[in-house]
Amino acid sequence: MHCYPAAAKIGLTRRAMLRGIGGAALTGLVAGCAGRGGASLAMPVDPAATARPDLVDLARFDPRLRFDIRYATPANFMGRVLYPLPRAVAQRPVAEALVRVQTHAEAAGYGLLIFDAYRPWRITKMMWDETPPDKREFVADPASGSRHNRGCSLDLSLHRDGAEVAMPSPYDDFTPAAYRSNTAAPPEALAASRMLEGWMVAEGFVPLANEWWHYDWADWRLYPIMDVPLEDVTAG
Ligand SMILES: C[C@@H](N)C(=O)N[C@H](C)C(=O)O
Ligand SMILES: [Zn+2]
Repeated sequence: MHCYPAAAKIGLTRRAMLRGIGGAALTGLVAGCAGRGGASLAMPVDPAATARPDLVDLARFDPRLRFDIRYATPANFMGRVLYPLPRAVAQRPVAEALVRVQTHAEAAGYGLLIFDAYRPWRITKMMWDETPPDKREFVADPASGSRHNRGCSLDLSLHRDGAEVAMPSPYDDFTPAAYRSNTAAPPEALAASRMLEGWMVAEGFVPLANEWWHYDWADWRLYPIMDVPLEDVTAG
């Protein structure tokens, strides 16, 4: 579903981003969009989120990072393209911390492989709507929003000389194999996951228990939930 009102694409989204009120300003647009398809749900606005969004383009921010933006391809759990371009953006402090993690990884002979960063709220809603109830522990509820919507979550793995490192499960494997408590995976995969976790935690990220690939920036509550389409994000 693409439901990006033309009038909102440039003016409102950019103005909203500059003012740091992406969530509140876009609520009506999202509600109208959702209303065309199925159940209408307005994007939540978090009054406690007072920080001004400052999204940066991760590829430009640190050219050492590698990307495999699965949601810009059909090779994802939804089975279709969700993003119109393979772009990863995140709040500046998140990106700064990620650079430090990349440096830790490099010192050990690895590099970071980014699967996803900022995710517009409407994509979270699509994921929730199309995920069976018994698998919804693996997707955020759009009623409260995802930390990805705040530009504060990262889905990532490791690579070694460009080759993806084996982890306890594939990315977005919605089974208990993805849990950090999974000890049945091969020892090398568990060690790789733990190694990444150690570097991420050291630089201010909080691991999600159910998904070895997902990390939240500790200060995610400061940033508003946003629904700016990826192609419209004004990033430094
Ligand atoms: C869908 C998966 N990659 C993910 O990011 N899940 C968390 C819980 C989220 O949707 O925020
Ligand atoms: Zn995630």
